[in-house]
Amino acid sequence: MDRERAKLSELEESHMALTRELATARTQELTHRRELVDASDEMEQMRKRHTRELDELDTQMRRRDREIRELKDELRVCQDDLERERQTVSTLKSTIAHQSDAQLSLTTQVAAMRAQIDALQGQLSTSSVSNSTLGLQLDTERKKVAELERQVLDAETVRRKLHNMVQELKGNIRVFCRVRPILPSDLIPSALKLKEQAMARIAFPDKLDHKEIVLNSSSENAMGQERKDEWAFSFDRVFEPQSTQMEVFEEISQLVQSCADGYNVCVFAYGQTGSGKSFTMEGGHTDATVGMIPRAVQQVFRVTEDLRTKGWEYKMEGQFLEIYNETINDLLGKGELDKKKHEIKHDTRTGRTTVTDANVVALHSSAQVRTLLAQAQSRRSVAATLMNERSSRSHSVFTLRIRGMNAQTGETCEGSLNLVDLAGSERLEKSGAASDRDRLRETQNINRSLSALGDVIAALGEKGDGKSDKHIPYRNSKLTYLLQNSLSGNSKTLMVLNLSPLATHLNESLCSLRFATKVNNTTIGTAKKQTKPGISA
Ligand SMILES: Nc1ncnc2c1ncn2[C@@H]1O[C@H](COP(=O)(O)OP(=O)(O)OP(=O)(O)O)[C@@H](O)[C@H]1O
Repeated sequence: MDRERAKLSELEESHMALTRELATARTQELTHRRELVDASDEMEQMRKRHTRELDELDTQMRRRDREIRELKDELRVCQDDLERERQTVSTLKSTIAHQSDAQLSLTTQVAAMRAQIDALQGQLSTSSVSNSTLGLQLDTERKKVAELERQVLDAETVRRKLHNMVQELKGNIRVFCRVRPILPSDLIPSALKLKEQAMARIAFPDKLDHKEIVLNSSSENAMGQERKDEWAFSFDRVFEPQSTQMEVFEEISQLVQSCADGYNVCVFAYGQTGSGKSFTMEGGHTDATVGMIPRAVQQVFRVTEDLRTKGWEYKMEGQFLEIYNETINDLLGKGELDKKKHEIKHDTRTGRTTVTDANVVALHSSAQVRTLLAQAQSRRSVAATLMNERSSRSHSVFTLRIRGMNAQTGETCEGSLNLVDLAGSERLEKSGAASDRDRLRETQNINRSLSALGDVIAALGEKGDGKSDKHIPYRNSKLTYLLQNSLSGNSKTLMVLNLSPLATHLNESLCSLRFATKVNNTTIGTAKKQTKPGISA
């Protein structure tokens, strides 16, 4: 039992020990638990802190990433810049290389130029020595130029004299004969004639100088025998029907030059009605058909323009008159024709002719003259009646006065160009005028003035042949009185005889040819001509 007791006390002791140990363990456990709780709190706090730190780190990381990206971008830009700069540098390097080459060559050039300057300075000093010599030469050359200019002016004066001499040798009165072509209106059905029958037999044998015209006719006499007639005439120039206005003007243009040189020139168109006088003088509206008046005016303007370079200045004025039934009308005027009284006045001192109350128009261009001519033409056609084609029954006188001054030589000159379209020259019976008093008066006036013109020219011819006291009957007609100053002295006269090609006009043509021959055999002044008279076979 004791052992039991001992064992129990032992057990109790061990139990007590165990209880104590348990209590200690429990205390330890509590401590440990407390420590555990503390530790888990601490851990929780640490975890939170770590989480916060992680967030911060994450934010920092993202910022760093952005910064890195930005830095990378910057780096790229910098790299691009760098690349560009590198290229610029290489370009600059090559430019520098070129520049240094250029500099090198410039330096070489500068050196060469310096050498040239040195050489030039040497030459300059030599030149300055010869400069004064050249100055002297220049003075001599200038004197030569002045002398040559004076010679040109002298040559112009000589040319004028020679031109005038040539014109005088050709004769101061010249006669041209022009046969117009046959027209469709000449072959009207009522005439029932073929062209060959309608045409007069006219031949032009002188194919070289074109100076002859021969008319032929054949008829039966009372005995039934055939009679052949031939009439030959010779003039300064004969124009065949196919001749152009230009060909006719070529012959006249010399006289236009004379007018600019200060001479009085008269060109008459003579012939029966319808023979082509107006066509010759005024012409048509095309360049090819334009007549002598517009061509002459154009040439006067051209010649005066050319002479401007030789120191001449010209003033030109024009007048256009009509003489109808011995009454003067102003074709450039405004009032009704045949109403105003115009008087002819001659200034013996200046040799100028004026017509009272007649318009004298300053001329500036050939276009202006064309307008004036058209104006005159329309005035005449207004005055014409059905019974009376006025332009055929009146003389028209276009006068262009030209005054020239040469400031360099002090010379002056004054000339006139009269272009006269004469009234139809047909005789009384042909015009059918005998039964009509007005027509009769017209025809008598025309015939009187035309024969007065013939008489004046013949008298001038006689005077030229030595009869210095010969009276010239200028006053016998208005036409000759008006043209007095342009027909005498050193004037030049051209008569263009217009002929119809028609057989029915043969007698009229013969009359015209005889009148023209009378004029052609006349000489004025010193000029002499050789002409053959018309031969009646
Ligand atoms: N060389 C020519 N070439 C072509 N046609 C011409 C020529 N000559 C004259 N004619 C024509 O003949 C006709 C008569 O001519 P123009 O009127 O010139 O004659 P004229 O003699 O002036 O007559 P008038 O005395 O009636 O005025 C006109 O139709 C004209 O165009």
